[in-house]
Amino acid sequence: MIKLAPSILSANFAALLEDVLKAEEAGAEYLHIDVMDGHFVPNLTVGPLVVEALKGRCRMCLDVHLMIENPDVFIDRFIAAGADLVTVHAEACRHLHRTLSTIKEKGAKAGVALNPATSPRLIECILPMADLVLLMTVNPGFGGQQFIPEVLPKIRQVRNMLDERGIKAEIQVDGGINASTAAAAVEAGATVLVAGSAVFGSGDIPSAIAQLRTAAMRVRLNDS
Ligand SMILES: O=C(CO)[C@@H](O)[C@H](O)COP(=O)(O)O
Ligand SMILES: [Co+2]
Repeated sequence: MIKLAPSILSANFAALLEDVLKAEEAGAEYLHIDVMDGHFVPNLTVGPLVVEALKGRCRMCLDVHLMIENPDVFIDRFIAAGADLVTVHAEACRHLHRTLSTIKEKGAKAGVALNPATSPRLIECILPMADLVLLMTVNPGFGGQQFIPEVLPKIRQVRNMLDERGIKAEIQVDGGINASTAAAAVEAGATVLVAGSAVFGSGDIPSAIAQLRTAAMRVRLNDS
């Protein structure tokens, strides 16, 4: 089953809960919250206060994507605020094993993210402890960018690495995902689709979610 993770980066922040509940009613399983610090990526977004404001208001998995330097400093605060899943960038962690262990010890699921130019070899040793591998399909920092097709072989590579080791981690793809690009990502092995502009920027959240679901399911049906 493919899971959908609308990113609030493209939501209407003046009516955030309304947008979020529309996505939930339309069947989204995760709510993707992009945290940017102006250092790891050239943009600034939200912090734990927004996670806290949404906790208990929706049933979706609160999926926090940390695009920040030194994520260790903030992990506690995001989990205390209600994050169910915390994803850190391998590029931002000096001691990735320690960081993922901390996330799990504090009671959240642990995700590890890779930029388009980063090799999956960097995370080979810690794959058994990852609940999710996030493969960026744009360079992180902004919504509304174009999907980078060169990442597709990397999705396949991570799919094989997980399958060969019998690891059940999800593969999340993030950036430029819409009803046209979703199929290729799912075909390559992605199981969780992040979509910001294609959902919250669409003007019709339920129909955008339905279109993504149809695109993803078509691949799965063709497979079986
Ligand atoms: O992490 C990021 C961007 O750095 C994403 O989660 C974006 O929010 C996805 O936006 P779209 O590409 O779907 O518009
Ligand atoms: Co993201």
